[in-house]
Amino acid sequence: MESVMSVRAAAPRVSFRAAPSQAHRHVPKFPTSRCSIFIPRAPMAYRRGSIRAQQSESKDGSATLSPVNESEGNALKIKEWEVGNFQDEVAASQGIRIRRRPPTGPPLHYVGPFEFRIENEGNTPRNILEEIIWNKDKEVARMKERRPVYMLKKGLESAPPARDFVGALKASNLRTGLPGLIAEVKKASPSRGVLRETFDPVEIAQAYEKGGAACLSVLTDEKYFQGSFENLEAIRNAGVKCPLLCKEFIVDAWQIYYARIKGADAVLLIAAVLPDLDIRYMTKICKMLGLATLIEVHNEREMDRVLGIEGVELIGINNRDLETFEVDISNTKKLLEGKRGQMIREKDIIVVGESGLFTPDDIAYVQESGVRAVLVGESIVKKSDPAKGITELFGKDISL
Ligand SMILES: O=P(O)(O)OC[C@@H](O)[C@@H](O)c1c[nH]c2ccccc12
Repeated sequence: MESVMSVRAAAPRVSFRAAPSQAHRHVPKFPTSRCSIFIPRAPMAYRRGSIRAQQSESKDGSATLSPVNESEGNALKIKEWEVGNFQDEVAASQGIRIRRRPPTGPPLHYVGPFEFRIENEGNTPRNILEEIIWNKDKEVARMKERRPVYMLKKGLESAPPARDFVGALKASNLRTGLPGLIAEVKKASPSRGVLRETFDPVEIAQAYEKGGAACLSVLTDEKYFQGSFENLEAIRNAGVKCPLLCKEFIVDAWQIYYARIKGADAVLLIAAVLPDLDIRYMTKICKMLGLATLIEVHNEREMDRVLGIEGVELIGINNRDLETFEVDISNTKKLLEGKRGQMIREKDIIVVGESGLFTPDDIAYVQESGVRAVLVGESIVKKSDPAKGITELFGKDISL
């Protein structure tokens, strides 16, 4: 009940009146009476992924995945949806500030004989992460139209086999006594601009491998990071042996299938964007496809949410706040202190320290905090020889 009330309170304010004829449509100049409208929208996982995927899964008999109904908690979420809760409301109840798409359409709507004028803060993203997500949502909708999931599933058969991402990190950590390195193939970012002018993704990937990286991360977002799925595919096809993380803003299970057929061995799921149910569902899809999931958190709340999810193997602590771009490597330490660190050790979860690592001291600092892996882009991709960049970053040659 409470959730329904809050949804109504959060609904945009609209005014309505009889619409003028088509030829005379205009914005009313006089104040009009107002009422709240309530447009139920299903959570993303149901609307665009879970339920449909679940149905098609059973239709073609290729899998028996039924993630949505598996627990009471999930049933409750479905109930919330049935009584008209919004995706964003479910997310907000988990502390997620990112809205999956603009809350309203254009300010004027014509529905039958009525003209609706929506009065709220409108469709401006609140921060860069929200902007990226809104763009991604539209981009994925377009890509999905061209290649629906059943087509991607056919492509799975000819995809290169998935390799053991987590195993490679553990092995490297054991071999060197230092955190396993996920080296990032990153041309640019919204916060730092272009990092490397002449950018040959395959050459960089090969240099990283030579320099002792355990795994690679390949940015595939084009608009904000100048990455691409072609880069991922090219690196995989060039015979690089390091397992590959597809570094993408995943908002739809479709992207996971796409990453897999392009040669990914792991994908990133961002807890600041995805509610628990999406993370659970997407993790299951990944397991089914043989992919590892790196679940990224930035604060205590996100860490606690992720620690409450069964079967999590790999958690990334981002030292960069994706909403403000602030970088602080003490974030890794903060999130690994006390009970959280203890739980992580008990569950044998590998933690990856992400972003803002430049020196051997930085590596030592996050290692002492409890990470067994690090994800590094800027400091090594900027070097003319990225292999040497790795040696400088660790203060020793980790390829030996
Ligand atoms: O270049 P840096 O500061 O070493 O950071 C690498 C990586 O952690 C960063 O690119 C990253 C972490 N999480 C992300 C999510 C989306 C895009 C990028 C990222």
